[in-house]
Amino acid sequence: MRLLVVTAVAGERDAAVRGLRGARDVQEHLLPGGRSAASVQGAGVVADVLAAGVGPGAAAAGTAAALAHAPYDIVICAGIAGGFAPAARVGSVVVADAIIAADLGSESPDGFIPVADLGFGTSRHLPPAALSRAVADALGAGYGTVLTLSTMTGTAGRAAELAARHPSVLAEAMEGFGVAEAAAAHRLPVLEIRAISNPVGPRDRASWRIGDALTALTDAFGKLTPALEQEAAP
Ligand SMILES: O=C(O)c1cccc(C(=O)CC[C@H]2O[C@@H](n3cnc4c(=O)[nH]cnc43)[C@H](O)[C@@H]2O)c1
Repeated sequence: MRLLVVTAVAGERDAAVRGLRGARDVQEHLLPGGRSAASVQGAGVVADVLAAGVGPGAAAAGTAAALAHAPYDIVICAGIAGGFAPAARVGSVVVADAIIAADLGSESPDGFIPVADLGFGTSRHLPPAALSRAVADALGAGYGTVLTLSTMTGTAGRAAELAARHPSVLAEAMEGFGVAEAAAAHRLPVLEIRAISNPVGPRDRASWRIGDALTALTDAFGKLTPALEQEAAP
């Protein structure tokens, strides 16, 4: 099984690699466009773990370049995220049952209009239900909607608006929808796994617990390949 894991920044990539490593070998290499990735190999799994940059555009471009370069079985967006209280606490892990571009559309006097309602494309990708649920269970993770936003939420009002529009929301981050668009173009399944570094709400960067979230991400990736192998077994 060959996995493509797409993170935003090197710290997230390295946290995922630490979890995947186990007894496996790790080699650094360059993917097309000069982006650096670590490749973890062993026990029937090859995982290329890429730091593609922050935001849905960089994530889509990095994912598409990697998918054009090698065959993969599954694409996984991973990293840290903001968590919606009380469902997703700092230090916990969530797995997406839906990946939604929450700011792709139009404002209107009556509220936000999703891009699909404007007649263009989609703002939602669905990971395979049985697989994403099994991975969430194996990781001891929350299971619900993960939003993708180009602008990080920074006020209580915006957090409340998003939660009202997406009742099953657990987390927001900035790359999942871009990764999912590229995966869909290659007809590949996508998962999103996020470790919560901060609550979604009034911006307070000093309170982010990035170290705790990266440790949780490493723990999650330590449990990931056994869960995928079990699901893939006949
Ligand atoms: O400074 C560091 O050491 C460091 C290490 C790992 C990651 C970072 C980031 O800043 C990653 C940015 C990344 O995080 C996601 N994120 C995290 N919290 C939120 C949020 O509340 N709303 C939206 N996105 C969030 C996002 O996907 C960014 O790409 C720093």
